[in-house]
Amino acid sequence: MIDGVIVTPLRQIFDERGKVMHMLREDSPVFSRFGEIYFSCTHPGVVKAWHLHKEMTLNYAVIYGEIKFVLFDDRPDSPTRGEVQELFISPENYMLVTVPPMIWNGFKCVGTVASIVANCATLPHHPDELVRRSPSDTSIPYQWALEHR
Ligand SMILES: Cc1cn([C@H]2C[C@H](O)[C@@H](COP(=O)(O)OP(=O)(O)O[C@H]3O[C@H](C)C(=O)[C@H](O)[C@H]3O)O2)c(=O)[nH]c1=O
Repeated sequence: MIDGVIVTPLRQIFDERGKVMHMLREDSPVFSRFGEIYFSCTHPGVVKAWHLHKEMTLNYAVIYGEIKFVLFDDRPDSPTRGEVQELFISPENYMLVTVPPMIWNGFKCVGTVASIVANCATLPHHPDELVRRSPSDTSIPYQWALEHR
């Protein structure tokens, strides 16, 4: 587990009408502040990577479909520098993933349906706060392609 990344199992409350999916409350230990909530919708097989937020903490929950969420720690002073972490997140494995700033991250929509990632971020989106690299950037030791074995 990359230092500072927090995984919080989330509750879903089912009844005969449907369900309620928890995400984030102000009394949660991982809540710091509210900036913006947005929903990133992704077609099956698409990779959205790499992103690094310089100041924003992410709070991800996948409310529909499934993603493979990948994190890479390149922070010079981190005890987990060089580590890659993979998480499979979906309503079937429902969790909140809190990612502090300065960690490379990205995700792939896996499975056969689109995915919806909700991000309850600590800051409003600002293009200058985000650094982008190509999914095939070789400075990050990770291959997105499906490996058949
Ligand atoms: C998030 C956002 C984006 N945009 C614009 C910027 C681009 O022209 C377009 C697509 O944005 P982006 O390429 O950043 O979308 P994703 O790759 O889905 O990534 C976004 O959703 C994932 C989950 C992240 O965590 C990213 O931080 C967030 O940027 O929407 C806005 O105008 N306002 C916004 O709040």
